[in-house]
Amino acid sequence: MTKDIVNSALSKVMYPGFTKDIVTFGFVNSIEINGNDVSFNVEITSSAPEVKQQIIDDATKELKAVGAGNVTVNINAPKMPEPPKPKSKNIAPHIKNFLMVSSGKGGVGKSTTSVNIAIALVAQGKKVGLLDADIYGPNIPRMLGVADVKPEVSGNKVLPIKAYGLEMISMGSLMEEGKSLMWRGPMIIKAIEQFLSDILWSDLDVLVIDMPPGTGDAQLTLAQSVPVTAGLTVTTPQSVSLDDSRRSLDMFKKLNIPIAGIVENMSGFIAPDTGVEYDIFGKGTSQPMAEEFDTKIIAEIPIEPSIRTGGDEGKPITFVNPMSESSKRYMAAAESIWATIEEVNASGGVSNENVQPVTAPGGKSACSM
Ligand SMILES: Nc1ncnc2c1ncn2[C@@H]1O[C@H](COP(=O)(O)OP(=O)(O)OP(=O)(O)O)[C@@H](O)[C@H]1O
Repeated sequence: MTKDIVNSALSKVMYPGFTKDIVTFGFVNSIEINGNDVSFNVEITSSAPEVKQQIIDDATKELKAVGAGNVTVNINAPKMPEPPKPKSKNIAPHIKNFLMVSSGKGGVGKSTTSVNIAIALVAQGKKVGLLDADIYGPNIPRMLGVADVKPEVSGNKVLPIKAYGLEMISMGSLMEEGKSLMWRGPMIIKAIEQFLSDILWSDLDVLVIDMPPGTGDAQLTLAQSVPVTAGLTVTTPQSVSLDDSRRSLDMFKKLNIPIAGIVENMSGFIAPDTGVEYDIFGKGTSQPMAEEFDTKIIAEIPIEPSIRTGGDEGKPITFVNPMSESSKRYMAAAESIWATIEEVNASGGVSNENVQPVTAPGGKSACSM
């Protein structure tokens, strides 16, 4: 075996896709011969693995045909370019923190909780916004007593409605009364984005977001649009509700949202005349679930007639009766949520880069979760 024989054999190896061979291209160097064994380098410009493999196969075949023993082909190819990494996204950067209030199913008191936690945060000196993103059942305007108020428009932006010291916007305030919309995926995505970018929110300390029940497009869109600082799950003590709440907590985990805790609503009943607390649906049944998700129950809110009437009449209990037992529990929950938010920020804040949509090979868009 000589270098001439090797060169002549390799002259028959065409560079894949071309009519010129790898020797003529000047790609072959460092030929070493040991008896009949041959090794050499091939410098190529393509990073495609199939080009590399074809050169190895063809070169080995041609060298074996002229009597070579072991053939070692070292291909030096440029590295495949890394697909661009998605970046963390925030379409409302002037809002400092986002609290996602979520529940596995409807009717557990998610909107009631959002309203009272938001007001409790105002009472604690925070600048608070309340976004009613529950597009299917927007009832926050009624709970805040502003069901008849239409928001002002400034240029192509909408000013939030002011109530009880907070800023609020709801699909209910934007649509004609009594009208409903049939929501499809792309409409939900657009609505959530517009709630964040087309509403003139002030530089809020926190935007409390009352989500539609369940885990769907609205939740994913919100998590992709802004870095959600913390998630709060509202549940009732019955086990059917707990099963759904587990999904809600699991969603926070999947979306990389730090969990601020669980509000167990309709947890016991406080008799208005005696103040005695009765257990009705079971109290504290969400404790094992809290442990499972490494979080805690931050409030057990009893069934209290004034919570419902407060909601119906637009007079939230935390505002009109701040000394009631339920109001105190909402206040304690708000403090606990704020402590979580501060903790999250102290440890570097939240990035939503891992939940951004990525373009998978073949051009199909997929979530990177
Ligand atoms: N702790 C409570 N005591 C008494 N009534 C309550 C309590 N929590 C909620 N309610 C009442 O229960 C009803 C449902 O509450 P709410 O609208 O907050 O639930 P939701 O989970 O947001 O429902 P949806 O997802 O369907 O909008 C309301 O009439 C509300 O006033």
